[in-house]
Amino acid sequence: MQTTSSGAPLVRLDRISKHFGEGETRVDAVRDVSLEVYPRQVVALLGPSGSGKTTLLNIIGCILDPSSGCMELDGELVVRDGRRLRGDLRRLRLDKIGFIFQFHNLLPFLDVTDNVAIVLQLAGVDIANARKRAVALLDYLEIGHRAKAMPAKLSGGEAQRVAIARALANSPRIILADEPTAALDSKRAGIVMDLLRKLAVEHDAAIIAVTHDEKIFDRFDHIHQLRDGRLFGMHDEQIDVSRLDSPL
Ligand SMILES: Nc1ncnc2c1ncn2[C@@H]1O[C@H](COP(=O)(O)OP(=O)(O)OP(=O)(O)O)[C@@H](O)[C@H]1O
Repeated sequence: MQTTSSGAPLVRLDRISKHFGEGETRVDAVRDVSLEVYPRQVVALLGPSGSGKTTLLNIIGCILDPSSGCMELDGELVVRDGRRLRGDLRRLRLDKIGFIFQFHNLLPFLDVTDNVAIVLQLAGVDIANARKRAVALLDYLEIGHRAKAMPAKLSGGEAQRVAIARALANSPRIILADEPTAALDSKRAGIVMDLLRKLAVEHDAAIIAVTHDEKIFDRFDHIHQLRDGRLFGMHDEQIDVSRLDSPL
């Protein structure tokens, strides 16, 4: 299912590169990547191991600084010519970006509600309101009945929905997902992708997912392939799974 994108890009990368080390040990992890992702788009980053997917996701997520290039997030120029323009990256992440990790990263000593509420508390919301919003989000994701459960008691699919609720707590419009369905069977992977699509449409958000999961390739508007740090895009009807590189 594809949905029409709209508005100005939420993510705009202009010739972004990232290298690690110098001289003989230098690794060019991301090379000259330009990319625009619009509200309501659900896009994938695909590529063999070591092709630069995680590095690129971490640059967009303001976890890593690029070595060169420009990056705009939600209309704000965040990096110009490889120089970060904002000192407070934590605030930027809280304001604009939600992360969904492969292994959920739920805090084992907090129940489901508090795993979601903690993100809001970090952003300065008092605990009562944070919990209220957490419960509303869990209901929205149809996991409200597990609000009091501890993470260890959740199934993989339930834990992933809680992770999605947490990523949405601060209403970000840019949602980054690292292998969001890798641990799920086809049915549950489909449910998670339906949820991500719903979020993109209802919140005017952009979703960027790193994935190797062939079961969900047909759920993306665009699949961007990375090879040796370079990006190659495939659009809508051009997506032909048989032509994609083996992920391994
Ligand atoms: N902190 C680092 N220091 C040095 N080299 C790094 C660092 N992080 C990544 N690299 C290198 O950059 C390249 C890209 O790595 P990256 O993790 O982005 O690839 P990937 O496509 O996400 O791989 P995988 O699918 O295995 O997770 C690799 O050659 C990797 O070894």
